[in-house]
Amino acid sequence: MKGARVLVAGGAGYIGSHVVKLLGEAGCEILVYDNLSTGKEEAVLYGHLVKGDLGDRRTLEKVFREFRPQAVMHFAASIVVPESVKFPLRYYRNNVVHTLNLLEALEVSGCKLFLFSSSAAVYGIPKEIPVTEEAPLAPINPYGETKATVERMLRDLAASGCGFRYVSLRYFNVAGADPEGRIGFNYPEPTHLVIRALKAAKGEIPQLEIYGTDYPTPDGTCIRDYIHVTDLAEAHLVALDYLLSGGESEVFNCGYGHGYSVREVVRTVKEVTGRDFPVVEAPRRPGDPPILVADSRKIREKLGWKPRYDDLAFIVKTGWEWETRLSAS
Ligand SMILES: O=c1ccn([C@@H]2O[C@H](COP(=O)(O)OP(=O)(O)O[C@H]3O[C@H](CO)[C@H](O)[C@H](O)[C@H]3O)[C@@H](O)[C@H]2O)c(=O)[nH]1
Repeated sequence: MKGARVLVAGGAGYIGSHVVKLLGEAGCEILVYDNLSTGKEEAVLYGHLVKGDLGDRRTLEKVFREFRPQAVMHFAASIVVPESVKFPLRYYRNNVVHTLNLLEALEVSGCKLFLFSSSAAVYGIPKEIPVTEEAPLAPINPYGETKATVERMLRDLAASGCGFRYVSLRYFNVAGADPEGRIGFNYPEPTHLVIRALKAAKGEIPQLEIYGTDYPTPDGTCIRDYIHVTDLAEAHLVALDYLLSGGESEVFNCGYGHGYSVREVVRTVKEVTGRDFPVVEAPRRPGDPPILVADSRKIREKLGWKPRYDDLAFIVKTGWEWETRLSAS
């Protein structure tokens, strides 16, 4: 992998920047293409950053011509489920149309390898938990629909005989921050549970709402499979290695294989931070499936992925360290 030329769309964002860090440490040549709408320039620890939008096809094609990537990783997307319910067209434009632009630029350039950030949201409400990659694509919100649509585009492009190969990684609930403390998350208005709970612990928001306490789960709150962002980043490196060594197109779940309820996450955040904060029971949020837990045997067996931080308390601890650093800087 050393010396591989990788174009990273959305590499200044939360997950992209953690992948860029590992790619840089592995000796890859990196070009980050990011419009900095949510990403941060200072999060790009390696490579060269080009500020650009995936809607700007001219700049995109120029970047491909000049950098000549061997592989493209695509992290640039809108990711908030309730927002996608409210503004579906925005999600189709940003997540589908912009991915189409990126794939067309890739095609013109002759680059054949693509890593896609997909989501557990493509499964909707799975019939079986843990969910395997064989489960049907049946999203229940526009965000999941956009990810499923791109997966179908990728499947069709790979089947067209043009030599294109891809890996689609279906992320479960990504949380935590770089254990070395160099990068983390930085959302002006975070919506994700772990970050909001940390903000509540810090006193930056007055309380944490639990969205729905009447789900068919043991404590009535939704269950998710929380994965540390560095383990997820490592999954991208093994997937890149796989594609560079000639691997066929594949789809992999990225989660640990066990879930925690919203109440369990809240309890862990209180324990790890040593701070109490008000928690309020609120109505269900639109678009939330009750339980999402990965069957992650495929990525472990086929790509040899070995997660290192499968521990909710550690995930929360790294997030808390980052959060407290953010306010100190
Ligand atoms: O303040 C909050 C925030 C969230 N939740 C609940 O916590 C659970 C997790 O919600 P998040 O917003 O943290 O994450 P999501 O499960 O909605 O979605 C995330 O995980 C998905 C796959 O599981 C996708 O990858 C998606 O990009 C990513 O946003 C949900 O039941 C949600 O209702 C609360 O109760 N209070």
